[in-house]
Amino acid sequence: MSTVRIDGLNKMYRSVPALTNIELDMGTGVFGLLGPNGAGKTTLMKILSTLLPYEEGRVTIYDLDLAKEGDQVRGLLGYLPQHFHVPMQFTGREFLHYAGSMKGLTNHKARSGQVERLLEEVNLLPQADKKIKSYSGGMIRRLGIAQALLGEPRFIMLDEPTAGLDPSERIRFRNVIEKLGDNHTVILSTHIISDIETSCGQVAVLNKGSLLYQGTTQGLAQKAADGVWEFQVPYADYDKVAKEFAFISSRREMNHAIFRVIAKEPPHIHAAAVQPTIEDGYMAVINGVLS
Ligand SMILES: Nc1ncnc2c1ncn2[C@@H]1O[C@H](COP(=O)(O)OP(=O)(O)OP(=O)(O)O)[C@@H](O)[C@H]1O
Repeated sequence: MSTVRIDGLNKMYRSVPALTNIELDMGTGVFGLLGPNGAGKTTLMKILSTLLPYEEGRVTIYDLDLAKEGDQVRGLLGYLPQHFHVPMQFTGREFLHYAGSMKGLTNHKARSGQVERLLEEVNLLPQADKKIKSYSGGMIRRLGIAQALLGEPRFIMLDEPTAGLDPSERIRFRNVIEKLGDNHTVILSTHIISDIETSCGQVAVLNKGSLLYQGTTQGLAQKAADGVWEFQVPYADYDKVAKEFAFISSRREMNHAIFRVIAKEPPHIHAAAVQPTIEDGYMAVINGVLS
């Protein structure tokens, strides 16, 4: 069932288009938003969070019209911005009480119930009374998720939530996000393909303000089907070959370098076709090499 629908959305910054004719349809679950820098991901999230006006298009969130019913829409939203600033002198628990009051949770008992439940959900109960300035980057992000979930929103947007996290923090964070997808609509914007791979059922790819793909992660991988090749050359030739081919990755094995290339035809006499990954599909869609 569709929970968030976007039809013909256009956004300009002065005369520069930032989003062009976006059509998107989301349901419950974690929805990945992928795209390089400047693709328009933050702009889209800011529009959906009612922070930014748009020129054209229709957006409905749980049957509410974003343009006409912004106040009600705000009651359904939880947002973790890309740059999440917290008062470092607060403890985690104090901050969540403060953020809850700002969201209109004025009844102390009801707010406390939510704060304690969320601290547990994001695994911060043991550190709840420590000052935020002693938290790691991962803990601050998890606190950010907790604040986004105050007020029991149904639609949650997380803008680059795993940027700068170490691998173990990233795994912890993903577990929290995956659980959320069971009964919320979650948009997760990222450059990190492995976040999408593990957490998202559906994905959209934006580039230069245009939507290039919407569908499953497997479908995205298939966008590079029959177009991913690997070949090996002596390691001594690495620099020469690297200059010649627009490769998507390379690795060293003993005295050889193995190059991975997306192309319609075999790019090298020793090239062998390999199974596409989500990253290959993403690169094929962004660079348009196979279309
Ligand atoms: N306030 C603004 N005024 C003018 N142009 C802007 C403004 N905010 C963003 N842009 C431009 O709009 C385009 C989309 O930017 P946006 O921040 O939405 O991309 P993004 O996909 O979130 O990128 P990143 O991954 O780097 O955060 C970019 O070309 C950007 O330079």
